[in-house]
Amino acid sequence: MSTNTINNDLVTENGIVFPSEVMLDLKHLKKVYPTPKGDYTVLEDLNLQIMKEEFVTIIGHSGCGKTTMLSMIAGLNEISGGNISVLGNHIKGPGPDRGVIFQSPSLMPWMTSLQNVLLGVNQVFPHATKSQRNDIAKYYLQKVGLEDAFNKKASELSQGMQQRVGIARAFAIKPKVLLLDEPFGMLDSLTRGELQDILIEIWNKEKITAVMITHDVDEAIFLADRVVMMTSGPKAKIGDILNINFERPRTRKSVLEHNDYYKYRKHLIDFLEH
Ligand SMILES: Nc1ncnc2c1ncn2[C@@H]1O[C@H](COP(=O)(O)OP(=O)(O)OP(=O)(O)O)[C@@H](O)[C@H]1O
Repeated sequence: MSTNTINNDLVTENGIVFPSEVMLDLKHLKKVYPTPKGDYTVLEDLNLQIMKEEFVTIIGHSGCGKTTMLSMIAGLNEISGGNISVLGNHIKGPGPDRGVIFQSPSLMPWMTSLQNVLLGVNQVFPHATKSQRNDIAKYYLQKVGLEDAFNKKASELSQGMQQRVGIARAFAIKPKVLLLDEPFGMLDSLTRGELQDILIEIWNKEKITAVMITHDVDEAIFLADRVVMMTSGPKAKIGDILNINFERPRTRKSVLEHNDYYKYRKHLIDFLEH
């Protein structure tokens, strides 16, 4: 599972090349929450670099601080120490360079799918014409398989369909980094599989950097170029990183039949059990 560096590019065992550019840089990151019993240090001296176009999944025990880290990257949670930069620029709050998909898509229930996606598009592309903005929103809704549901109210959509709108909404603002916090956690396994395929298909096409929290070891392996393991809190940091050297595009069958699959799985489960 070694990697080499050629001209500063990261080359995995299978010859997959990542551009040398660091998209996301977390340096000595620290988070302290004040609590009635005193300060609680969730993260301390957490260091992580994520390269442009990489898909990274994050696993770790419940409560270790995964959401805290992701929400800090999103600019939605104050940084207590250290810093986070996107393409070398320190983040100071939320911005259109980072799109977020939460476990629950929190759509405006009275608005249609199209109107929900347009909310973000209108903010990020204020100078585009109305028809251009509509085209962008419709393009991504089609990509997630909702071409027949543009005008359906969010409240009339199933949970899986609502999450499809959430995915379309996040991609439609054309972020540099996509942050996903257990986006499929509430879905049944069939819908989950369908949405993983949709996510990876759009990600493959758009080539954006993705960071996704999951509790599902198989999902973590199937989607990722690297699986990042966080230690248990308090004072959690990065405990280990596993390179997933499967070629892309991947199918579930090809991944399951790969010789390395059970080796990867064992590595992650051993980490979580110790
Ligand atoms: N606003 C807050 N104030 C105080 N403590 C908090 C706050 N938010 C989170 N915590 C605590 O920080 C720790 C990390 O929480 P966080 O939600 O980041 O963990 P997580 O790894 O994402 O958990 P899970 O896997 O269960 O979603 C937990 O102990 C949590 O109780």
